[in-house]
Amino acid sequence: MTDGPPLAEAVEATADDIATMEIRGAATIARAAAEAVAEQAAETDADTPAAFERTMRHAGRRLYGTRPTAVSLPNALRYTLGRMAGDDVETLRSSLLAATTAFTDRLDRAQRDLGRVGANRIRDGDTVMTHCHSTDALACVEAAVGQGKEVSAIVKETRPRNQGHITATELREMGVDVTLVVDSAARRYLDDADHVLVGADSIAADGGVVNKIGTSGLAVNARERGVPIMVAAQTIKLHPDTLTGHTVEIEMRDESEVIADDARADIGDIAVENPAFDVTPPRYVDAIVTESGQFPPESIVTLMRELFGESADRPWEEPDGTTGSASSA
Ligand SMILES: O=P(O)(O)OC[C@H]1O[C@H](OP(=O)(O)O)[C@H](O)[C@@H]1O
Repeated sequence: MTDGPPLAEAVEATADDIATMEIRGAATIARAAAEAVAEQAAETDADTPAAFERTMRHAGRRLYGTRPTAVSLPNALRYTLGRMAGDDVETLRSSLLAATTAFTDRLDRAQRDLGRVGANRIRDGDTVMTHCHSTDALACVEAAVGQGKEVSAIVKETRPRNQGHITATELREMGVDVTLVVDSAARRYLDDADHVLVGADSIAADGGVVNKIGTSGLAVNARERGVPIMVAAQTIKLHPDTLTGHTVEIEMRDESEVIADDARADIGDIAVENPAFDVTPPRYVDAIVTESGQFPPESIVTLMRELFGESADRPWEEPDGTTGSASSA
């Protein structure tokens, strides 16, 4: 929980859904956060500009605190709350509503453009190996299929939450031939793959790719087998804090996602760890595909600087550094 004025039901519900992964996937999380910001802006009955801004920042902190790894969430808050401007409540409100609409339009456009860029890497008859479920990665396949190319997929199930099942379903809906494999079968099937195609939750300034746990092992194996690794990531996945040397926090999720409580009790006293993401070093990545073109990972820092400057603002924080609680307001 965060300190500050009461929040719209939509913000609380969206924050809970992101934390429990009812809403998941970096781009989908960003869209949901922007829509929640819009709901808060529409509903807040603050009667002074200062009270309105405080409520909006509080909503931003509530959303920001849900999951730590996907930078699309803070970047959505940067884009929307960063454009809150005006001297009265109605102007502040309309600035936010315009910003949230612009942001969600931009998300749609970015994914479509990225898909077209990524599709150029896929040839007729190619097979892609996927990990987890990424709407950015699937946009590339969808665009390739739309160009009349025949594409097949080897889909890793992606323990512990089996998000590969979502990927398999969506690829089938596109008419792609799908073979589902357990994660540990990936190396065996790499010989049948022309690309490893994954998404990203965050991209670091050095080109390191933060994505679902298991991506880095897959990338190392793919390099060893000579299969190129393509990362589909809209520019909202670029992590501006890494420009100043900060590392990306890796989310540790509940141990019960790995093993059910009763099965664990049967085994006895064991430790269980459940990191949700890992970092693939840039040397294992062949291309990062964005809506602005494809980049070798080492050059992504140039794009990051163009978009964010040398450091990133945090418009959900109180300008005076307080927590935003009533006593400190
Ligand atoms: O933005 P899009 O491409 O949809 O997804 C990007 C990434 O978000 C997901 O994380 P989670 O399932 O929320 O933990 C996966 O790691 C996926 O590769």
